[in-house]
Amino acid sequence: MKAIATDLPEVMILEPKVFGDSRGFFMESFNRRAFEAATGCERDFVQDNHSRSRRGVLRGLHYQLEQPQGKLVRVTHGRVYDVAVDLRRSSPNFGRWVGVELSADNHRQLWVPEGFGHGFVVLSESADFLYKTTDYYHPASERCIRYDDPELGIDWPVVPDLTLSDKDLAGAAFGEAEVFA
Ligand SMILES: Cc1cn([C@H]2C[C@H](O)[C@@H](COP(=O)(O)OP(=O)(O)O[C@H]3O[C@H](C)C(=O)[C@H](O)[C@H]3O)O2)c(=O)[nH]c1=O
Repeated sequence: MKAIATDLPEVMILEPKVFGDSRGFFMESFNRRAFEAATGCERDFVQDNHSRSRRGVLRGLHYQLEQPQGKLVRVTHGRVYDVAVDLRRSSPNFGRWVGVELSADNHRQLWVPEGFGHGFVVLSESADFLYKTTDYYHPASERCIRYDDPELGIDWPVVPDLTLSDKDLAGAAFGEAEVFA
C-alpha cells in the first residue's frame, strides 16, 4: 500500500497494490498492518458502511462531535469527488480542505482522520461508496456543514442535478458550526 500526501498532512491518499491478470484483479482492500505502516496511525475500525448514490448526489459535509470517526473511504463502482475539511480550531489548517477523485478504476482510498468533516459528490451514473469508521454511528452528535459554505470555498466539480438530503441542505455555516477544539 502506497501513501500519497495531500495538502492536509493528516489526510492521506492510499493506493493498494492491485494484482491484475487475465481473470481480472485482486487486491487487499484493507490490511491493518499495511494501513498502519502507510499512515502511521493505529486504529480499530468498528463499522463498515456502504452507500449507493446516483450522479449528482452530494453527501456531506458530515462529522460527529462526540465519538468522532476516522474514515477510510473508497469507491467500488463509479467515480466520486471526495472532500475532507480540517475542523480542528487548534490546527494551523483549520478550515482548509482537500479533494480527490476516488473511483473503482483508480482503486484509490482516502484516510480522513477524526476531527475532519467529510463529503463527496457522485460524478458517474452511480457510485458505490464503502468506508470503515473508527467509532460507531452517533446520530445525537452528528453535525453537518453546508457543502457550498463561502468561507470554506470548496471547489466542487459541476454536476447535473445536484441532489442533497434535507439534512444536508439545512447544514450549518462553517462560521457558526460546532467544531473540534
Ligand atoms: C451514517 C449512518 C447512517 N445510518 C442511517 C441513518 C439514516 O436513516 C440513513 C441515511 O443516513 P445519512 O443520510 O446520514 O447518510 P449519508 O448522507 O450517507 O451520511 C454519511 O455521509 C457522509 C459522506 C459521511 O462521511 C458520513 O459517514 C455519513 O454521515 O442511514 C446508519 O444507520 N448508520 C450510519 O453510520
